[in-house]
Amino acid sequence: MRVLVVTAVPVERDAVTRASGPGGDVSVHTVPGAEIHRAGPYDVLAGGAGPAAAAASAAFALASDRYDLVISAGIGGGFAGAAPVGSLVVAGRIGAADLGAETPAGFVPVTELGFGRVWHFPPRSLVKAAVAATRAVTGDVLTVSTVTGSARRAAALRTAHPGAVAEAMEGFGVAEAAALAGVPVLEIRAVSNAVGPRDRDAWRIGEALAALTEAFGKLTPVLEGWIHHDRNDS
Ligand SMILES: O=C(O)c1cccc(C(=O)CC[C@H]2O[C@@H](n3cnc4c(=O)[nH]cnc43)[C@H](O)[C@@H]2O)c1
Repeated sequence: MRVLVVTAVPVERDAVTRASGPGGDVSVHTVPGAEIHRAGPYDVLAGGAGPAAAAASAAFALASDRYDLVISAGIGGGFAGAAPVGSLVVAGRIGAADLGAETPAGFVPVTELGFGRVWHFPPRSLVKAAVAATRAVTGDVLTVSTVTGSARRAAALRTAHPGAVAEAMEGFGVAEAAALAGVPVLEIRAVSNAVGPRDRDAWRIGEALAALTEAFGKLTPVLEGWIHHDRNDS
């Protein structure tokens, strides 16, 4: 099995490759547009922050090799009451939070304007297996271009997307590239901060990165099983 994991930054990439264990070999391969760190079944790429960088780097990597699955992974913000700091989230749906138009009647997603898409759907059987293995929270994970920094914006996002449990900045971009390549997608976020008023001192990035490493360690056999036995059940 080969799994492409796309993170935003190198510390997230290294948190994933560490899942192979302290003695686990990591080899570095350069392909056009991407530096890939290979550890066990994972080809991990720090593709940059935001949906555009994530989509571009994922597309380059997907064009360079054959993959069974693509995962957007990293830290993220959790919505109050749904995903506390320190928890892990597996996306049931991956959504573009603000891809649409502002109208006198409020925000209208591009799909209601007659084009594009705003949701990607990871395979349900894979989400179920990943949640069971990691004891993660599941729900909608929103992709935003601006980290939410106020209670008002957090409430507006929750109103527009009642199923949202977390936000991050890359999932939708990775999912667009995966869809074009015809490869299933998953998004996994370790919650480093609450979505809401900006309080940088309260971010728990180290703990979230440790949770990401632990999660990938638990996921390896689950992904193997899904790819080899269950992928046609979703
Ligand atoms: O404000 C800062 O000082 C600061 C320092 C380090 C990183 C940041 C980020 O904004 C990182 C964004 C990065 O991490 C993901 N992420 C984490 N929490 C959130 C969030 O609440 N909302 C959106 N994205 C988040 C995201 O995927 C980026 O890759 C800030």
